Amino acid sequence: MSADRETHHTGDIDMSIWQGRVDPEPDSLRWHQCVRPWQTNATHGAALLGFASDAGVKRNHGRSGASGGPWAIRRALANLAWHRQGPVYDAGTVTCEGDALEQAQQCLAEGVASLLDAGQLPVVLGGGHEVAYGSWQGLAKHLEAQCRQAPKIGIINLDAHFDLRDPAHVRSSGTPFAQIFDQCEARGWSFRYACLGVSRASNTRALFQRAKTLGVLVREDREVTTARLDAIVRDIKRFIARCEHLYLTIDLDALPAAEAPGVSAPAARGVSLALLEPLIEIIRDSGKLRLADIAELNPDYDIDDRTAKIAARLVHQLTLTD
Ligand SMILES: N=CN[C@@H](CCC(=O)O)C(=O)O
Ligand SMILES: [Mn+2]
Ligand SMILES: [Mn+2]
Repeated sequence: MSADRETHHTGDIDMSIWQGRVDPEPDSLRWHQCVRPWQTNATHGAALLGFASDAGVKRNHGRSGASGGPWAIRRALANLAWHRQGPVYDAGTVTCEGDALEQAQQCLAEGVASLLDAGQLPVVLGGGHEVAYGSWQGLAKHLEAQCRQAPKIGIINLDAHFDLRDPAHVRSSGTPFAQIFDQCEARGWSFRYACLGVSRASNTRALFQRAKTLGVLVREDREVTTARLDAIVRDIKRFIARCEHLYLTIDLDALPAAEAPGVSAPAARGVSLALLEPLIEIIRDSGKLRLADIAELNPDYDIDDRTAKIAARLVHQLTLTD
């Protein structure tokens, strides 16, 4: 993103959060020693962009606190060991003021589009899952400027919830993929959505029906097991083969409450990180991943930073390849 846009939308990039252990031995770097502030024309790498928003969760009657997510994830990332060759940048944070969610999502979209234009892999740190509507719009803006034909964007959401609620009632953390569907319809683009880890008990019949109508690839939490992992992997690879570009969005409430207590709606069952990681690696290594985000971390309800550590490990894992 240009310096002007960055200053306007994300404020100054605060690098003071990148602190941690310094080991005296050679080849012992950690993230806090390697992350650089984003600058226009920086060499290609991954760029972290925060989305400090509580507004979607509040509108969805959830417990607030997700706006602290971007900083909690950065703090947990800071001390992780550095194994990358390529650079990682901190591109600042878009802050949602009060209930001004639509403006914040627009700012996020501009930030994401600018990073994509600059050849970066944006990794957006939420924020409630309303982050997804801003993230996707950024990818759409970038691709619209690039492609003459309708881009085939696949959305892979790891989530206990569809987040396909009808936005005609209220636009919230429960509606982003229905809003994206509307955008796809308006543009004449296909809507390719996979939602993995869905809890039947936590989604109404209306939502299951909408998912069916929209042709969503659905795998419930109880289906994502070690015994069925090969079949799920096949399903995901088939989904990926039908797409040109992938957007991976991870709602931390896909994980069991014991692994991820710091969310608005903790999962009674959930899918373990041990099962999600191989799926994430397939998506990462597909050559089609353009954008990722991590949603719903609520540091106010976290225990011993468990959820923040999971979020940080996911960012680490997603960016491990170069
Ligand atoms: N981001 C989505 N959240 C869930 C919340 C469910 C709940 O609070 O129980 C949803 O809307 O379905
Ligand atoms: Mn969600
Ligand atoms: Mn969820």
